[in-house]
Amino acid sequence: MEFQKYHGTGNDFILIHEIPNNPNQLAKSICDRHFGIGADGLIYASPSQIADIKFNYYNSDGSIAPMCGNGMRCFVKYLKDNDLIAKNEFMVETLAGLVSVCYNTETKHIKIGLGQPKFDLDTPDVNPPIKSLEEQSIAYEGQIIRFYVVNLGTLHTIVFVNDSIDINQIGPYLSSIPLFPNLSNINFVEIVDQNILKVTTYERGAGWTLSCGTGVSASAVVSYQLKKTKQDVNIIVPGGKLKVYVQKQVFLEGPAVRIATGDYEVSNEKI
Ligand SMILES: N[C@H](CCC[C@H](N)C(=O)O)C(=O)O
Repeated sequence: MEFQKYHGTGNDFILIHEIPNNPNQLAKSICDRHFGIGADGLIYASPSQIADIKFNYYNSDGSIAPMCGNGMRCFVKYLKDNDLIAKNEFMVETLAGLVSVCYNTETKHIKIGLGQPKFDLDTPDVNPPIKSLEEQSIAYEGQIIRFYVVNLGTLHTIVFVNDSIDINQIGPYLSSIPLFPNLSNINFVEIVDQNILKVTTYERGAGWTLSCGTGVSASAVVSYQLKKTKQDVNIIVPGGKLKVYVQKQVFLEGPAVRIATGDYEVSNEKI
C-alpha cells in the first residue's frame, strides 16, 4: 500500500491514496512506531457531496476523531504535492463540519478555518453538561486542578500551568475523568505574554504529541476570552511554532512537510 508521511510541527501522519476497508485497524497497525511506519494518526481523502473533498482522520490507537488541525494542514499539502486539487483555496468536509483551507504558494504554509468555538457542551462527550466557559476543578493527589473545556473541531481541556503541577501525571489522568466519557485532549498552557503562548498537549487517542493544531487553537480562544492574550497569538509547541487568529471564526496557520513516500507491506502483522 502506497503511503506518504507528513508532519505539522512534529505531529506526524500517514496519508494513503485509497479508502481502507478497516481504517480503525489500519491506523493502529500503520501508526505503530515499532511494528508499523509510525505516526500520531492516519489520514485519507474521500469524495464529498458538500465540499471539494472529504478529510478522514484516525488516531494512532485506531479511534476516529472529528477533526485534526495539524493533520488538515498536512492533508492540504498532500493534495497540492500530488496535484490532486488545482485550487489553493477550497473547502474540506470533516465530521466537525466544513473547513476552509488556503495554501500559500510563497511560504508553503497553510491557513485553515476551524469555525467558532463551542462552550455550551451538552453532548455525549461531556457529562454532566457544561453550559458556558466557566472554570472547572477536580482534586488530584492533594492538589486542585483548575481547567476549562471547549469544543473546537474536537473536545479540548485547557489547563493554565504553574510550577507546582506535574503535567506528566495530570495529562493522562485528566483525559479520562468521568466528565469525559469519550476522553478529552488536554492542553497545558503557559502564558509567555499577551502575544505568545507555550502549549504542550496530551492527546486523546495518541498520547503526548509534539503539537496539537486544534489544541493550540482552543488554547488561544480560551486565553483570549479570559483576557490573558490578544486575538492573534504565536504559539510555541515542542515541535515548532504556529499562529492562531481568534476572529469571528478561529484560524490556524503553519507549515506542513512531507517526510517520506513509500510502500507499506500490509501483510506484516505483529509477529
Ligand atoms: N487526538 C484528537 C484528534 C487529533 C487532534 C490533533 N492532532 C490536532 O492537530 O488537532 C482527538 O481524538 O480528538
